[in-house]
Amino acid sequence: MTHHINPEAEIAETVLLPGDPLRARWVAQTFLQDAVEVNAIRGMYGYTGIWQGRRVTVQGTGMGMPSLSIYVNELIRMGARNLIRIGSAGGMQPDVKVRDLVLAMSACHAGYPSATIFRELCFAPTADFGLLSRAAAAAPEAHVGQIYSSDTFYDERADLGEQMRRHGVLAVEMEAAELYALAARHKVRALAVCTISDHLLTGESLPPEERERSFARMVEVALHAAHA
Ligand SMILES: O=P(O)(O)O[C@H]1O[C@H](CO)[C@@H](O)[C@H]1O
Ligand SMILES: O=c1cc[nH]c(=O)[nH]1
Repeated sequence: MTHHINPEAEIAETVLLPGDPLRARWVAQTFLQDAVEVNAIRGMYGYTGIWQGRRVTVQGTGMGMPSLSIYVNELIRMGARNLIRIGSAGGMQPDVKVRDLVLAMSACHAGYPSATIFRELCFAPTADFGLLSRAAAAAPEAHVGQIYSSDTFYDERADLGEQMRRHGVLAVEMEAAELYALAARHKVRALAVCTISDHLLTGESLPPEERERSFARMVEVALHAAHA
């Protein structure tokens, strides 16, 4: 039984996961043929359609790891096997610029839902190597490395940000670490592909009219990574 995704929904093996349900709708309208709305519970839209002859689902996850955990648990029960987050992120290094693409090889965190299982173990949430290497081949311009999955958008720990910068963390978002831990636990594949929408050092932000164009590249990369 799934409580947050329509149990009748046909879920493809490959699922794209934006935080924003309206981005799920835009992806379905822009990239998928014959897309059918498979979920609207709580306004968290999901669609299944065809991309280059292959079935693909795109499902919103909401913001933050507790919300993503609900949708990813249910999607895996319903047959999802390649789960690729397509999210916005904040740049944390001077050379990671607004509009850049980041492929998250790993995701550190200061607490996430899976911590209740791991207890004292500092599990290292890591992307699927096959998805990551195919995404890197499809996007040679992308930065590849570690990101930070935060539970706090309005973070007040400047010292923590400074330590992460020193250690090369590329960007901050709010979902990847839990996605990777769930994928490991359920023996499925996961990757987070992010577009830098804001910059923590410069305060720069992607203008709203440019968001769709910039996000299109990350969707193409995610689709190629799943199907190459
Ligand atoms: O653009 P999405 O995928 O929602 O991702 C980022 O944007 C939200 C915060 O504004 C968080 O969900 C964060 O991870
Ligand atoms: O700064 C940002 C931008 C996008 N998403 C985040 O979580 N933080």
